[in-house]
Amino acid sequence: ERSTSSFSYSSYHTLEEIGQSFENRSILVLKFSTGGFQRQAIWIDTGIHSREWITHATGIWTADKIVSEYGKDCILTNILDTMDIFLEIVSNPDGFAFTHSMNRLWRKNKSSRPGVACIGVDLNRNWKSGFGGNGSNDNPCSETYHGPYPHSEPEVSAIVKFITDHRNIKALISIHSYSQMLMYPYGYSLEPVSSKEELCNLSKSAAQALYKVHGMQYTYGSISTTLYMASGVTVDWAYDSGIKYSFSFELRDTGQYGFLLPATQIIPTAQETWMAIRTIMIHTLNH
Ligand SMILES: NS(=O)(=O)N[C@@H](Cc1ccccc1)C(=O)O
Ligand SMILES: [Zn+2]
Repeated sequence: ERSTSSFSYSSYHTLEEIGQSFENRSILVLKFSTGGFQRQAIWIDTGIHSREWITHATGIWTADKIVSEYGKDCILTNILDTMDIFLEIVSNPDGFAFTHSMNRLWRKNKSSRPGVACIGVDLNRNWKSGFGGNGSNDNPCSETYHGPYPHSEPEVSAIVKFITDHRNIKALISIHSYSQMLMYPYGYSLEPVSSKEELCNLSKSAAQALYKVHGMQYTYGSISTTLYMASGVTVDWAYDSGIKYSFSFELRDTGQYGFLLPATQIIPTAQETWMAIRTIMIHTLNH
């Protein structure tokens, strides 16, 4: 059912087009800003893997939460009075359309190349850091196919261009499902990042804030030690590009429904995720 909750207009939010997908769908980003110019900002993306529908739904709920809490929640108000928030909800529009039309479990984008039998690149393996390493696959028919070269995919190069040109992104949160985890770099290496202590403590307090809402347990830690090796991932590129506060979520559940999470869990999932996102944002504001 559609929510008719009206956006409150206490903060400005605009829509920016940052490019087109392989099949020429617009790539859109919401900008939440109370003014200023090129303010330090937080980047959030959902839907990079098209079948992970809970992430798009969480993104939409989060957009409404940001505008309705401004002026009410003093922490969010402090954040938006100093920083901007960018939110890209449908980060893989071609794949998302395909999950509605043909294949509910499609993961990759829909790019195709002459002489290549299979379609799609895994948009969470196409980034420059660790590109082509363990935990990605050079077979175009693989679900973790990394693509022909780093940032070969328009959906990835659009984000790279936006973040690089902005020059003042301080945190990046890339949201996936499922497994109930909050992770930081690296995926491409077992080596700890330089800011390991800080990122570990921050992910711990974010997971605790999430737990307090509905009692959901999230594990936290670096990608490679908590989940598996994964090379060419969004947050590794962000961290190596200087965005210290780079995190990836794996939202509900732990496998009972998986990617087919019932819609009844959208709002509870979004509510708990918000408290973790808010924890990361206030830490970013204060450091
Ligand atoms: N969402 S998922 O089921 O595809 N799992 C993710 C796990 C993941 C998430 C963020 C960075 C590295 C790895 C994946 O890309 O394999
Ligand atoms: Zn994913």
